[in-house]
Amino acid sequence: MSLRLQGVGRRFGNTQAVSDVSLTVEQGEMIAVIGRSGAGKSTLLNMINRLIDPSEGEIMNEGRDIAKLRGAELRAWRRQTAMIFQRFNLVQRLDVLTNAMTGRLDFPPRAAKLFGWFSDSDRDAAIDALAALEMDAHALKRADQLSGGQQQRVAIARALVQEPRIILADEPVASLDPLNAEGVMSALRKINRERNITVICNLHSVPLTRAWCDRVIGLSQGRVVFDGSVAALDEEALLTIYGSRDALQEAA
Ligand SMILES: Nc1ncnc2c1ncn2[C@@H]1O[C@H](COP(=O)(O)OP(=O)(O)OP(=O)(O)O)[C@@H](O)[C@H]1O
Repeated sequence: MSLRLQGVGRRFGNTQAVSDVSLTVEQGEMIAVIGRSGAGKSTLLNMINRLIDPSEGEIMNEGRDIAKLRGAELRAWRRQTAMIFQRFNLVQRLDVLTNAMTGRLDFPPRAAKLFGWFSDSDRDAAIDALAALEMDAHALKRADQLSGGQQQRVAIARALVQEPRIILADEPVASLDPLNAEGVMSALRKINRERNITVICNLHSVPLTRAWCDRVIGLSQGRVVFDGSVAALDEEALLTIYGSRDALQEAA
């Protein structure tokens, strides 16, 4: 499933958060989106999932403009483009298995799920996803008993049970210590490779970008100022993206 962004922009009042972004993403890519705070990284990811609508431009998927999707088609798109957030967004008082199964809320029969009734296949899918993230042994623990790294792996399992084609991860390791950050990036890389799921990941760290991603999109003031392989991400490219050595230092 390829994605093609053409002239995509988003304004908030007088702020042009994202400006004239054109790029193509092929199925199975592992991409880091980097740039200073406020560069437009979250806005870009949120537009792909349709949490935010573009002010201009097109986001095309297999010949369809995703800005025009409504109702069931929009729900299907959101299911296929799972999001992962910095703060994990688990329901703390629920157990790990139930948290993972909530990735299934939009699968039929939907009405039953409003009462918390999940099917055996939902449960199986959640257990398989937790096993893939090495979290199945914790299935019956409450989310609030887990470390941050473990919670993020449950959030990835919840994303996986949606059976997504794309995972959009908005600073997934920004709240984690270095060891847990490596663990979460490694988990994302594994599902990218083994399941051919596209991963687009906003990152604040250049070393993690280099270690785990293939392609880098550098944003500055809402514009794409770099789009290339991690191998091409040299000092000059980094200065273009971050604007100054001080800003670059924070991401080093
Ligand atoms: N809902 C909103 N209302 C008003 N302005 C917004 C909104 N969302 C984002 N912005 C502005 O758009 C710009 C881009 O924000 P965005 O959150 O996309 O950047 P970012 O690169 O993800 O930043 P960070 O790394 O700090 O998360 C910023 O100037 C921000 O203040």
